[in-house]
Amino acid sequence: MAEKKEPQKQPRSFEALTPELSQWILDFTNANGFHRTTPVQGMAIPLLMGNKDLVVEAVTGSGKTLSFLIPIVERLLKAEEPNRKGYVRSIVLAPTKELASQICDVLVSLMNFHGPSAARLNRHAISQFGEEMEDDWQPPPGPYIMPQLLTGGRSKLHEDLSAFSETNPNVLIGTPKRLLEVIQSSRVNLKRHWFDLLVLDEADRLLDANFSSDLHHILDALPKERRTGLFSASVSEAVNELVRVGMRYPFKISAKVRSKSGALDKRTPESLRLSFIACKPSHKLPKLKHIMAEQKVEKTILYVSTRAGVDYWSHVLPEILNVAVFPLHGDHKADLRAKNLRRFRDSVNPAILLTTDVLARGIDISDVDLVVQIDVPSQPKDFIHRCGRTGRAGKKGTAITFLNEGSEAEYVPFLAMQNVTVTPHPSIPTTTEEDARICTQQIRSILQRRREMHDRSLKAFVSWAQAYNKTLPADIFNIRKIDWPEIGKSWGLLCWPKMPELRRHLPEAYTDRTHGLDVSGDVDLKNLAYADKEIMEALARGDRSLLPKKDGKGSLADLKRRKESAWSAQKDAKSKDSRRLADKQSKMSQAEKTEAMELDDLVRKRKEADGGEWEGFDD
Ligand SMILES: Nc1ncnc2c1ncn2[C@@H]1O[C@H](COP(=O)(O)OP(=O)(O)OP(=O)(O)O)[C@@H](O)[C@H]1O
Repeated sequence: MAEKKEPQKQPRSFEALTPELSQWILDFTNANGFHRTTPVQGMAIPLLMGNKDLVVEAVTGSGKTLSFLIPIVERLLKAEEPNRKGYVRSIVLAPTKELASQICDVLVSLMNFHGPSAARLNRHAISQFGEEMEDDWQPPPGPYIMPQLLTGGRSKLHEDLSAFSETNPNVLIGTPKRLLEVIQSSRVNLKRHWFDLLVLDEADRLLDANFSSDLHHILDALPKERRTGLFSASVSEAVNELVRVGMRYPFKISAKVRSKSGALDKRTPESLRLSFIACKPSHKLPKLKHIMAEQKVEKTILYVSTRAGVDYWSHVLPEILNVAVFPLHGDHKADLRAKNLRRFRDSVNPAILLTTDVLARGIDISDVDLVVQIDVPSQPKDFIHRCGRTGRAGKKGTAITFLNEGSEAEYVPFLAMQNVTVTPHPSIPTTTEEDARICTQQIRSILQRRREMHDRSLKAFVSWAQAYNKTLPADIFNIRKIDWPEIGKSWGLLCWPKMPELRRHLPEAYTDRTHGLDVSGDVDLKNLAYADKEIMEALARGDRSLLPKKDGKGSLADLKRRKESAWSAQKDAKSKDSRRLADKQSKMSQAEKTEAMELDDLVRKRKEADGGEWEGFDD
């Protein structure tokens, strides 16, 4: 009898991976049109499934997320008792809320192809929408994956802890701080033999000083016997830190791209064109406007250096560039961040996401066709991450970096030394001095409508100058070589702010607040009114206390916060209590704090069960 031939498997297909993937995963990849594995997936999935620790460096948009999610779920579903109550099997850490939430979304979409997990996830989703559920619902038998997303700001710690107890997650995905708070609870078990895999996405970012304390505590809480995977497009810089995460002999995968010389050294995908435009500062926006119109750009991510810059330009750019602008930065509340990101993703008209390095990494929006850097990132390695928000998964994309003509052009050879090739933009639009003057005038007319805008311009300008001076390589971005009047005009300033950098580098600005700005004589700053009536009334009484200060207390944001919270006597009393509590909590250890939160949660639940009238004990 002739031997029955196995159907030939396409090389580089998900079907051809060893060990073989479960059929439901293949259904997922097929349904998404992923006919071949990306190079990083082809290497990382088998290794991670085969018990290896991995350090993976692969260009942006090359499918790293599935390279760790597929092994996580395959390993877990085949484990002994994957759903023991309270036992966490895998953790994925990401540096930002947006990235953690995106990873969780990818995991949920993957698990929708796995019957027992999909049934539970759907039921959980329905219960969250508060819809009625049948009483006799029985979950389908068999092991399942239940993820929990843990990021600060979305929900309170006690809510996350309740959700942990209710949903019995076995995979946690989160940002370090909130994740640490949750795993310190006695409800969470991270025991040896049960805990399986830790993944640090954007590992080099997680290993830098900002996260060091939380990461250290998380690693301490995890058993040493586990698998660990580090993933990033720039992880090689963090190799010295590996011992810190308990990896001694990890496999290193580097999925780079061949450059023109034939060497495998390119750190950006082939589909991504990196270009720069060095021009006078006041010509940047007119040039950008031309490019966006000419190339019929639909979705742009635009990076500036500071949060105050995002606040300022988000009011100016819609009128200058005629597109919707969605601002997002680290001072925004979690729900506003999520809302603006969603509005940008869903936008069917041309739109700009205006942001800082908080969104430099990991975010995957497939139809972003342009990335623009008006200011360069403070961390050189974030350059490739920012650019990599476009040109993903083989789609074409362009990233343009604007530099001020002069010494800043040295940034290009500086990047080349790190194997990042940036070439002059192929079709730089010609813009005249008149175009630049009209643009400045347009910005100024926006500032003259409300004094708040003028205040914002000064605050943002000061923060920009400080970031320029303190966070960029000084031999390239040299504050002494700045053409201040040109920069001032490019910002549409109506006058100079008072700041030490100007005192040193443009002393005339201290005696003449409009020196070199060419502000027309009919600008009357003294009588420029605030749109906020309360401020105007206070000023009329001679009370200047409501005037926004440059930073912190009294700043525009602070002013808004204060106005939102009208202090009644009752609130005042409550706030005293909460201050006392906060004081007390600040003296507690993290574990004590978590226990206290759990107790609060218990008390709250009892109160709810008793119709909110329950008198418990005071803490
Ligand atoms: N095998 C595949 N074939 C085609 N597209 C894929 C494949 N795997 C993943 N993708 C798609 O590629 C895009 C980028 O994937 P992902 O976000 O995982 O990239 P990344 O390497 O993590 O990028 P970054 O370094 O920017 O975080 C996603 O939209 C994903 O759906």
